[in-house]
Amino acid sequence: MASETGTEVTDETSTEASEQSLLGTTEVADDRGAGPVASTETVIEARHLDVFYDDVQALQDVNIEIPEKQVTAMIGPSGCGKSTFLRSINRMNDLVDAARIEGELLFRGKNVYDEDVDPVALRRKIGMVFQHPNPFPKSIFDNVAYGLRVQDMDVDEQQVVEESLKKAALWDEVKDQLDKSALDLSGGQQQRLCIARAIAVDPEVILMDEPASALDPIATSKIEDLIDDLAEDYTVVIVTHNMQQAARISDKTAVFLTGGELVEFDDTEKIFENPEHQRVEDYITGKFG
Ligand SMILES: Nc1ncnc2c1ncn2[C@@H]1O[C@H](COP(=O)(O)OP(=O)(O)OP(=O)(O)O)[C@@H](O)[C@H]1O
Repeated sequence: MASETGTEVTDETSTEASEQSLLGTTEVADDRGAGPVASTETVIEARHLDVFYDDVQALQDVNIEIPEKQVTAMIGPSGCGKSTFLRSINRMNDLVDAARIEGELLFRGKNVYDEDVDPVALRRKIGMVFQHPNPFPKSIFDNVAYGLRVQDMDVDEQQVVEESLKKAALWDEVKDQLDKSALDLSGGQQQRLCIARAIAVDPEVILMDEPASALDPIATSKIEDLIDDLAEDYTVVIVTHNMQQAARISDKTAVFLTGGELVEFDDTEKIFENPEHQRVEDYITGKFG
């Protein structure tokens, strides 16, 4: 618990608010823009997490503590369980019949798999951005306002839409065409719109599954800059195949290897410059994977 900066009151308040909102009972105060607080507070923690798809084990005994308001990258070869881990955090695996979870996945100390957790409320606090931009066939404005309406949030729509588009670095490009179809935007703009849509409902965590892999280099670079900015306000967890990208944008890196094992988790610089495990070094240096 951070104490030197006197942030413990804020942290406790937000912990309590998160738990209440996970239960779907209490609206959380709109504390958007509460100010940057550099923190090493753990937001998400996996304890002995196993995930199976029928008989196939996709994750094995994963233990990790993901810090607040930093970018944590998940890297590793294809099929090692990165996306499975990401989807475990906000219970997207609930939508897969074959998926089964053992162990614990805590969000601010509360196991998200407890029976009293409402997955819809959870996904409001832990938003997700996918590999391929998936705007709804609606206007730009309605895309960003969508979650506010579905969740019946008592906020000033105009203000939240503008703020979210600004945070997603898209406002200047679309402010004069908010009624235009989102489908007419470029791929990179669509992805930033999806980020704005995720931001609008005031999450604490944004999960990103290869958010730039379908984009050209210029659009990718804009998303990377944006991710860096987002970490001032949100905890970002990103799956990427691109090791250079992980090295560029993340503070922490988790390396999963075949069999769904989390082999090493540390500061990104340490992982890329001096990893503890030979298997990680071999992967980073391209000897396999
Ligand atoms: N819906 C599913 N049903 C059955 N098996 C699945 C399902 N999703 C993933 N798997 C299996 O779980 C393992 C982990 O997959 P996952 O997609 O999490 O890996 P990944 O590291 O994200 O891979 P990639 O980098 O290729 O996206 C793989 O063996 C995969 O085949």
